[in-house]
Amino acid sequence: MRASLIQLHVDPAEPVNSRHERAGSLVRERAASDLVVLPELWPVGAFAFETFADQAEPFEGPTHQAMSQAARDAGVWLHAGSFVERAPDGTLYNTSLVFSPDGALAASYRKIHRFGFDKGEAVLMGAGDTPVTVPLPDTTLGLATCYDLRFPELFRQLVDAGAQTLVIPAGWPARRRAHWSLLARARAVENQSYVLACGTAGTNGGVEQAGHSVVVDPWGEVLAEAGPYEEVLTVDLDPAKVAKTRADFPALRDRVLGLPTP
Ligand SMILES: O=C(O)CCC(=O)C(=O)O
Repeated sequence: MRASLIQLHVDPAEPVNSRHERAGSLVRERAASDLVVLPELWPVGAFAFETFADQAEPFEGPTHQAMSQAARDAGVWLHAGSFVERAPDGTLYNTSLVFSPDGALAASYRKIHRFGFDKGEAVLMGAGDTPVTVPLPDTTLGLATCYDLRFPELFRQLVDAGAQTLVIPAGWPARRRAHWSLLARARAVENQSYVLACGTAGTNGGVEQAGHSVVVDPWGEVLAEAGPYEEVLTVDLDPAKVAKTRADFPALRDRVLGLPTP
């Protein structure tokens, strides 16, 4: 199974429709891949908080339409990263979309852990409340977004629901790049799963982005890692490696659940 991560350069000066066209072209260029992944909030900029309300889209808005078309044109499974969704009740969400190769929506996921403590996304957006897995022909995806990476219990729930490949679009800041790289590997090792962690390049909202998108295998080996600039990583994954790792080193089987509180 061939996966491509598109580490897009997100520049607030670039009009959103140009970003849609550019991202769509990059997806179309990856027609030889089975799965293509885009980062978090690339149509807006993960830290461009002041634009969230203006740039919010209905669920089936321009990002949904452009990415459905791109998935269909390329004939790939497309994790289209996330956009700012305005729900019918007016609440904003950080919403990811996954399309099948015929352009149909396969799944959507509203980011559960909002970043910013008492600022930014944490106050501007509503929280999702539903973990999401997506069965593909060769693997099952578990969806998470950026700050979610810090919460291992979410990933355990995804694994319990059958996830084998954890897909994490992000707009992770350069200042905490070491955490990004460490946590991506940790989630792969502890969950014996592939991790596809796709960030952005550039600076938005005054926050320099880490880039350094990474693909990690179920044994924790880094298969590919991007630099800080726009870049596409393409990696061949062996879906059977997840079951093999879990069988050869069955740590997940040894979990002890329901211990009493100390
Ligand atoms: O956890 C972090 O350090 C970064 C998280 C973040 O930037 C986000 O979720 O948008």
